[in-house]
Amino acid sequence: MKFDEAIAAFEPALPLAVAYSGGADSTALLIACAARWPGQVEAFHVHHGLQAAADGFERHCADVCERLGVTLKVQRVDARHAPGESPEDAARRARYASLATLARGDGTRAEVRSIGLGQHADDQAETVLLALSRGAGLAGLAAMPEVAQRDGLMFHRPLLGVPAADIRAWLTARDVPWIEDPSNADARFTRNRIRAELLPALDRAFPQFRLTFARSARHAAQAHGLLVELGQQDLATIGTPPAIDALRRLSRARQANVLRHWLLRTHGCTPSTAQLDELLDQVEACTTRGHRLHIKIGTGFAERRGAFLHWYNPSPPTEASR
Ligand SMILES: Nc1ncnc2c1ncn2[C@@H]1O[C@H](COP(=O)(O)OP(=O)(O)OP(=O)(O)O)[C@@H](O)[C@H]1O
Repeated sequence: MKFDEAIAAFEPALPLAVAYSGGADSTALLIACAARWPGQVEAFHVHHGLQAAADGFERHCADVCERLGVTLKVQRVDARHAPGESPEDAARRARYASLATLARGDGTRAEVRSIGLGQHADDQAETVLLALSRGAGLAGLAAMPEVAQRDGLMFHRPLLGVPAADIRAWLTARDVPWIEDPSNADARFTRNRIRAELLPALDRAFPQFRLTFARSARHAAQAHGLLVELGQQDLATIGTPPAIDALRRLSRARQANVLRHWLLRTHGCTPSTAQLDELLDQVEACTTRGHRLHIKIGTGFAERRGAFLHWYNPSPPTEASR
């Protein structure tokens, strides 16, 4: 899809804010949206205390917004990562929370109803490859949705079908500068190695890979939606906390699905594949009244209490330790 077609097809609820990092993609999105809906678009910039260069990024964004006649709102975040969380995940979590805060407004302006993010077709293909490299299940292979509701806001990725090179070409034809984030070249990050080494090879071997990977991601998203529905139905049948007898009547694959669903939705816990396998083995072996079950799952433990399976975290993280 071409950049102009993607913008023409974008129909967000207004007012809109573009999540503006200063990078090429969000710069192009901001310029195009501000031109399409004059006076109804603002820019939100999240200042990550993580990089020494962050002050410079903020100044750059302020200069460009002044030139474009767009209001810029900035929020500073201190995105320290929790134990077991990657710095990038922590930064992303803090970024979404801070975009939602900015969107709630200061009471003097209309609240923003939608947020536009700059991810494109190359980002989507990288996300699929990243998920594969980690052995992810359907939730990960589903990659990024085009539209998602979060914190009462609609988050849109209108450029998800546009190749990165087309966005650069569109932007280069205009006289607006952008920032090249130096961390994007850091080969310690798997995503950067995927971008630098795999995408050029894929371009040569399968020139259509952006389109086909995106299609696979949509299939995965649809299938994942079905697994979530099945998990909800099965959890309603076996109850919360799960009754072990009722759980054992399901097939092993459905047991795995409903346990994953229960742990995530009720406890915010994601078990590893090995932990879940072990739990399923234990549930299968749980045929006598006295069978003890107590194993580590995610940040806590699953254990048998009478007829039921429980999960508990002996020391839940406090806000201060996050
Ligand atoms: N500091 C930030 N402030 C506001 N929005 C951001 C920030 N960082 C990223 N975003 C939003 O999230 C999207 C994806 O982030 P990512 O880190 O992949 O992009 P980037 O390389 O920093 O910037 P761009 O995508 O604009 O080239 C960006 O396109 C932008 O919409």
